[in-house]
Amino acid sequence: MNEMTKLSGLTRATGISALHEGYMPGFGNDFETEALPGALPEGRNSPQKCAYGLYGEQLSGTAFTAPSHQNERTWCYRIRPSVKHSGRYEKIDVPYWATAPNVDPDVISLGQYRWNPVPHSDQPLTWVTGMRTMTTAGDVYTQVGMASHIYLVTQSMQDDYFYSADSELLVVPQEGRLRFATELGVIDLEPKEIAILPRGLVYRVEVLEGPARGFVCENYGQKFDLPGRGPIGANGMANRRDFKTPVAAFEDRETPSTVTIKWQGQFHRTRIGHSPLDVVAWHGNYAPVKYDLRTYCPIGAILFDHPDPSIFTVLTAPSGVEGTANIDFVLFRERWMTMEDTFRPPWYHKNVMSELMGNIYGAYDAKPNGFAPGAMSLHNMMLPHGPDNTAFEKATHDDLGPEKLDNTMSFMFETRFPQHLTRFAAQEAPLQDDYIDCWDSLKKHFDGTPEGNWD
Ligand SMILES: O=C(O)Cc1cc(O)ccc1O
Ligand SMILES: [Fe+2]
Repeated sequence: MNEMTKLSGLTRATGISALHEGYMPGFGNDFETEALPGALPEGRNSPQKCAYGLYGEQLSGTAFTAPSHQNERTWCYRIRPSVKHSGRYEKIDVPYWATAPNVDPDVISLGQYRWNPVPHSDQPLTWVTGMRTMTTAGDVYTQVGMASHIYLVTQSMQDDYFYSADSELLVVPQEGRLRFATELGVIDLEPKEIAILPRGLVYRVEVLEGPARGFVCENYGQKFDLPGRGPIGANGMANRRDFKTPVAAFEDRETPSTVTIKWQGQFHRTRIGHSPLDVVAWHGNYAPVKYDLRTYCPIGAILFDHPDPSIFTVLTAPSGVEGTANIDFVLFRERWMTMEDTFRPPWYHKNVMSELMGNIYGAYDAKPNGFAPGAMSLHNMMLPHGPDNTAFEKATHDDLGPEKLDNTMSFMFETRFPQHLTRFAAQEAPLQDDYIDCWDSLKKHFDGTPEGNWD
């Protein structure tokens, strides 16, 4: 039997298991959860009258006719149908949250770029006003591509709610702690964890510990999924049981409130008289989820050579072209390096995909200097990059015993689409003008002899 608890105004069921308090384990599972006993209809979706006088409502995350292994939807049993949480919309400006296509003729996106951590300002900023778009790619109108953002949040949303009709959001905190009070339950999030907020899900973001800064990948396309493991088999990388979806939680609160909707790159606000977080029970497989990056089990080379970074894919959002992702979310975390006679850091390369990286903590092996926690870099489509001079020197002269890469957690949003810098990224954010100088001192070692000149 569930117990009831009150958490930031939300009533939720607890006691499912001490191990997963407040959350249910699994990725893409068909979950069922109720904050009041008997609120969920059994064996059917639409009884003539729902228990407790609730309304039944379906939230569709894929087309009704999507193949069954991809089909996602959730049935909600709520105090009011969502249409009562909506009304006449007024357009509002959210100037720092940009959406593709967003090609600024005054901005040059072709290049290798790196930014220091974007500093907090004195201004109180919420999840919506504190979102700073760095790059956009693809096209929201045709539901392809993505945007990368930095969030700087110091203020909780009060009687104020948000949802994105354009996208699902992958949230990667770097500093501070946030609470996502959503229609389907509560997710608390801190650095070393990530969360996925599905398209269309209404939520409010509270600051548990501020200031909060982190990275967001806004996915306009098909949803993030776990990559196939191929010959790796049934285990390793991200394991399904380590993903956690919140149990049902609801508010029965009548108070003047606002709901902001991101729709086709524009923001609209409506005023309502109650909290829209009124889902008492739900079942389905379209739901928010969080994941602890420390449970990611990296698999790599154990004799020689540096594998492609796809070996570290946590989540992949398909593009429709097999093997070519709209977005891969890739994690470079602590691991052992044991490869013999190998240049161990990332090789020098040009990539048809574009690579947006961020540092969560520690140092990244290819860039021991200048890429601090909170920093971001962009190596755009077909633009050459690789280890800086310090990393090259170390890697070519080190004794190659087993070495633990410790205190390191960086990630990459890799997309098949070129990324365009926003005006904010090009002109306001702390761009490192001298970034490309990090390759300046790479020497010529060729002297015509097979040994080369390593002096
Ligand atoms: O450029 C980078 O640092 C990211 C990266 C890491 C790696 O191990 C291999 C290829 C790659 O693009
Ligand atoms: Fe790269």
